[in-house]
Amino acid sequence: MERETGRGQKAWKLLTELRERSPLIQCITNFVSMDLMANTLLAAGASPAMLHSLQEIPDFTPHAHALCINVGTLSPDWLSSMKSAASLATQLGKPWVLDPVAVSASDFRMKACLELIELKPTVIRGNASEILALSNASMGPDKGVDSSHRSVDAVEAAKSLAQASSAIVAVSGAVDIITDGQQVVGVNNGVAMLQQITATGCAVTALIAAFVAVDSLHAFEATASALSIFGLAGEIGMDMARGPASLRMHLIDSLYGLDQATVFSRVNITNMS
Ligand SMILES: Nc1ncnc2c1ncn2[C@@H]1O[C@H](COP(=O)(O)OP(=O)(O)O)[C@@H](O)[C@H]1O
Ligand SMILES: Cc1ncsc1CCOP(=O)(O)O
Ligand SMILES: [Mg+2]
Repeated sequence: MERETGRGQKAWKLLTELRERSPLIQCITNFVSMDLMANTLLAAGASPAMLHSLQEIPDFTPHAHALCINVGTLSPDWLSSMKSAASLATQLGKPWVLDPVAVSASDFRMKACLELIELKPTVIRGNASEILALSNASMGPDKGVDSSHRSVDAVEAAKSLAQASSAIVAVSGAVDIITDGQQVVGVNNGVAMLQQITATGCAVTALIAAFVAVDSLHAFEATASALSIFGLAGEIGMDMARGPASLRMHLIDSLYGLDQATVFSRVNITNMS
């Protein structure tokens, strides 16, 4: 399928706006991901804030430009905070993004994700196993955070989840799939070693929140752009890396240093619908 050159221009425009506007992104996320997520957002030009106390949400969430909710290390009190922040964001017309980490791990987690989806996320980003499970509201065989499915095998599940939830749905993998329930695009950027670094999925979900913060009216394009930019940073980082630990460092440096010529020539998004 043919790479669409206009997508690189759009991704660059959004990255430039992100760097100029530095949106404040509230992240209610798991303990594993906090560091990589905050550093990813900073490298891209956004301003991260990991605030999750229920008592702080009424004061703080109205000031955030977007919200990222991630159920990776879920507990009942955190779920109350997530629901409170998500419903406030929706009420205030602010975009928010859900990462249903390991949704099949337990009934508690599945129910929590389904309840969060009722609160109208702008985008849902998961790996293929998570999106397949969530789409059927059924517990899959995968109990952990990693996927055992290919993203291309979750296209129909993603479309039906998008139609049922009215959210943009993104499935990460070798090809990242993005759909609004009708149109589907594939992002061909990235390197397989990103899977060997914990919380890269969480980090790219937060980056989606930052991109959607600067163009909430075009969440589909913003989501595809964020996934492509993150994957591209991984590709460039991989040229200097010797394994997952050094890729983690070079990923952040590459995201920080991305320039127009590289984005224009290497963003690789194709139409799949
Ligand atoms: N085989 C692959 N080739 C290239 N990039 C990949 C591959 N698998 C995952 N990625 C990238 O790694 C990042 C994390 O995705 P993924 O591993 O699917 O999420 P999660 O950590 O939530 O399971 C995404 O940017 C995705 O595009
Ligand atoms: C290992 C782990 N355990 C609970 S959350 C988490 C991080 C998962 O991150 P990602 O989904 O980005 O791989
Ligand atoms: Mg994940």
